[in-house]
Amino acid sequence: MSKETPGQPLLTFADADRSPLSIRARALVFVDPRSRRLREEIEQLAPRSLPVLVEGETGTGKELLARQIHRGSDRSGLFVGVSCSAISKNFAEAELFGHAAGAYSGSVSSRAGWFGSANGGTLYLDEIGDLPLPLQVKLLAALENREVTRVGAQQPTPVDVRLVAATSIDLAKAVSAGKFNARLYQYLDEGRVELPPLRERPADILPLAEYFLGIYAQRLDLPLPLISPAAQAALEAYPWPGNTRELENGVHFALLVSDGDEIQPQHLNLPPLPGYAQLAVQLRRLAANDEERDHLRQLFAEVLAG
Ligand SMILES: Nc1ncnc2c1ncn2[C@@H]1O[C@H](COP(=O)(O)OP(=O)(O)OP(=O)(O)O)[C@@H](O)[C@H]1O
Repeated sequence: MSKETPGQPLLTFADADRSPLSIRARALVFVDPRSRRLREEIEQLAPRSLPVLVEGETGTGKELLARQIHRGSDRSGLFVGVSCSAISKNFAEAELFGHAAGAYSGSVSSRAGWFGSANGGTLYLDEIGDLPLPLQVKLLAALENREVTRVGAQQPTPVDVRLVAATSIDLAKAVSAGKFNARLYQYLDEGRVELPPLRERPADILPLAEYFLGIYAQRLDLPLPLISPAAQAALEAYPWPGNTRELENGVHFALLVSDGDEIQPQHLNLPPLPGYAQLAVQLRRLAANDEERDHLRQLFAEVLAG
């Protein structure tokens, strides 16, 4: 028998800004031209009451962006973050929408659920594609009607929630495959932002590395080492499949194993790059924008086709 009980906290970042242990959301390092454009987009989107869909690979900083959107809005309620892939299967509806007292054996008091906790604020749903289809329908109804009916309750409760959702999969494809609700997709499509993978905004890599180094050195009370030119080159050449989170972990590790003076390539413990990957990195660097990248792609296709 499952030991799960409804409404247990899964992931809530309501207090994260105040937590001294959390380095999340202290700052957004956005230096690359693509990131700067994104920042402008966010500044325009944030104060509007539109829902937002943040698309990006794992570890790119989608949650941080969502927090930034909440900060830039005038919503006085909480930022509540929930990972849809972590929601309990047995109690998904109660987790999200809450339950009335006595709805389950042992539930003496009622609970607001994640949706209700974000009343007046922002609900951040990470990996929204993992939300079961029946709940997607209920979510849309709650957003559109501005009310939720808790599990076991007779009457709906009014709620005012702004939804910021994130996905690392192509939701349009999920809609075509019948795995994602088409109307919820349309609802989210109004405010869509794409967070590019770290390898596509190379000018962010070193500033982020320095930022993380500074934060971890301070947190661990260690001297702040320099990043040697060779280590800088290694950081810039690596394609970062795990994006900013992988970079953060890599820098943290390097700080711990370095002698405190200078980070060297071996401290970063990066896997050696195959030749084609090195070439790809160089080419990406050569192409300053999407247009040039497309041009290079075409040129290569022509050359390889003989
Ligand atoms: N631009 C940035 N500036 C500073 N820190 C960043 C930036 N982007 C990401 N980070 C940091 O990188 C880590 C990963 O970011 P985050 O958790 O927001 O990624 P995510 O895309 O939501 O990941 P997932 O897809 O796994 O949910 C966090 O510690 C975050 O604070």
